[in-house]
Amino acid sequence: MPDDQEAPTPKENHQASFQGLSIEKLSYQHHGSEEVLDFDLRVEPNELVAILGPSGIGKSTLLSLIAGFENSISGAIKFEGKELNNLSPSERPITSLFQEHNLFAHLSAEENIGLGIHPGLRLTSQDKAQITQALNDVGLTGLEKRLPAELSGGQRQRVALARCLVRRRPILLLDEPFSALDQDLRKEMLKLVKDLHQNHGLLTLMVTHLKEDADAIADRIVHLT
Ligand SMILES: Nc1ncnc2c1ncn2[C@@H]1O[C@H](COP(=O)(O)OP(=O)(O)OP(=O)(O)O)[C@@H](O)[C@H]1O
Repeated sequence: MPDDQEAPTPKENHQASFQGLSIEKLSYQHHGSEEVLDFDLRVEPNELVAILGPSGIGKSTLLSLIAGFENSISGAIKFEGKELNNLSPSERPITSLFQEHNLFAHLSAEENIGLGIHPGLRLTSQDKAQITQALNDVGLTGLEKRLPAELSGGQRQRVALARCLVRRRPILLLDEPFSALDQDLRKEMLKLVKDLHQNHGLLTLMVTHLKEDADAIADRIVHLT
């Protein structure tokens, strides 16, 4: 067959080279449930997308599928054109922050952040410099030795965000991360997320049930229906 017959059309070529995150005809069924959830979504690199939708529509499920905590029945999840479906969560180019920050109570802020780099905390001087930088990025310089119990709720979420940053993954997933915080603190944390998203060039997906939070920082709002 002549070469020119094999050349992709401009549209196909654009799809093949899409550098963002694409969720293509993804179907999922919770174990023991009749309900099938279907997802289709494209997110540009460096885009901050908020996901809104009624309770139970599948917002958290979508993030779990992208992160690899759940597996779909069919469809594909791709980033920079490469399929992620068969990769384990730790192999995916993704870091996640949930409402429950999951900090270890017996470890200091800097140690909790260090876990994002090395689970056994065997850290090089370069790693330690990265932790210092992340503490600075989230506004916690000076509090590195504090245990989670010695930090406020907002500060604990800052530690969790810093742990996301040191993992140096290009995709940040946030599932209702600040819904336990009061309104002023939530606004402050949303601004921090927006700054980190911009300064680190992250592709960010944030699930929220609050339209005002989505309006505050999102480049685009996707309504799941
Ligand atoms: N472990 C599970 N087993 C069976 N069904 C589940 C399970 N977890 C969630 N579901 C169902 O899957 C659907 C999607 O749930 P999901 O938590 O993703 O919704 P959501 O949009 O994030 O809701 P909310 O805004 O209330 O957090 C719901 O119908 C829910 O009941």
